[in-house]
Amino acid sequence: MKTSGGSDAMKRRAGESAAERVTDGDVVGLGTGSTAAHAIRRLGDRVDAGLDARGVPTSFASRELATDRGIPLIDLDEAIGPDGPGIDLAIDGADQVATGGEGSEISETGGALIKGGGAAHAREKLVDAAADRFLVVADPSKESPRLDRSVPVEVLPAGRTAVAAAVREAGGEPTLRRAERKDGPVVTDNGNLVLDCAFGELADPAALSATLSATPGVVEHGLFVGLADEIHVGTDSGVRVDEV
Ligand SMILES: O=C[C@H](O)[C@H](O)[C@H](O)COP(=O)(O)O
Repeated sequence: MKTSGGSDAMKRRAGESAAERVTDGDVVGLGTGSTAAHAIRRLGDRVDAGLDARGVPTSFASRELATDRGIPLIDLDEAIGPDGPGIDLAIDGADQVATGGEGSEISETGGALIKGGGAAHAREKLVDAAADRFLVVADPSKESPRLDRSVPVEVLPAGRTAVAAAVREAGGEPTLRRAERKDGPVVTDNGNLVLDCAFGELADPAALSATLSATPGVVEHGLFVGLADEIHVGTDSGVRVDEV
């Protein structure tokens, strides 16, 4: 699984801390990225030791890792269908976590997140939003008083130009994400393209989220507002857990 910046030891502490929250019988949303991968590995160890848990993957990569680690899987449709067990908790990483600045500011922003550095945010949002509890796993390099990273926007290939125009209209600068190891764009697990949209510091993530969601051609964007319940931040010496 692809690794982004930040200390791997801190990511591991965060991921393992969240994986310890899983209890017998749980259905667990399995996030994507290098931090969530630590949670999946730890969950795999716990399943190997006898824990009864099933995973709902959020990407090709998380499915592959979970399968490799022996975690039984269940489809999202089956999990949340009329006779399904639901999703007890989801564990997922983030590219940026808004702390809101001084004071106890996580509540000010609702722990708003930017996700999608691995282009998995559409399925991640489906699973994270469907879970009874959403646990974010991160290292301190992800924390910021305000969100200011580019917002990944998954678009239908035919909607690329129209969405780019709408993003400019909303004050952003879109850039088509290009693949590192192939000529051409990144294609998501859903067969779509990604525009990384720079808006500068986000004064109102919820308003921008609503604007992007209402834009024809947008499949999903990487702003996760009001979804996180707990944030597990791996540090040099341990883990800090913030309730949102
Ligand atoms: O699309 C990818 C996901 O949103 C990841 O959860 C996010 O990019 C964080 O990944 P990492 O833990 O590798 O920094």
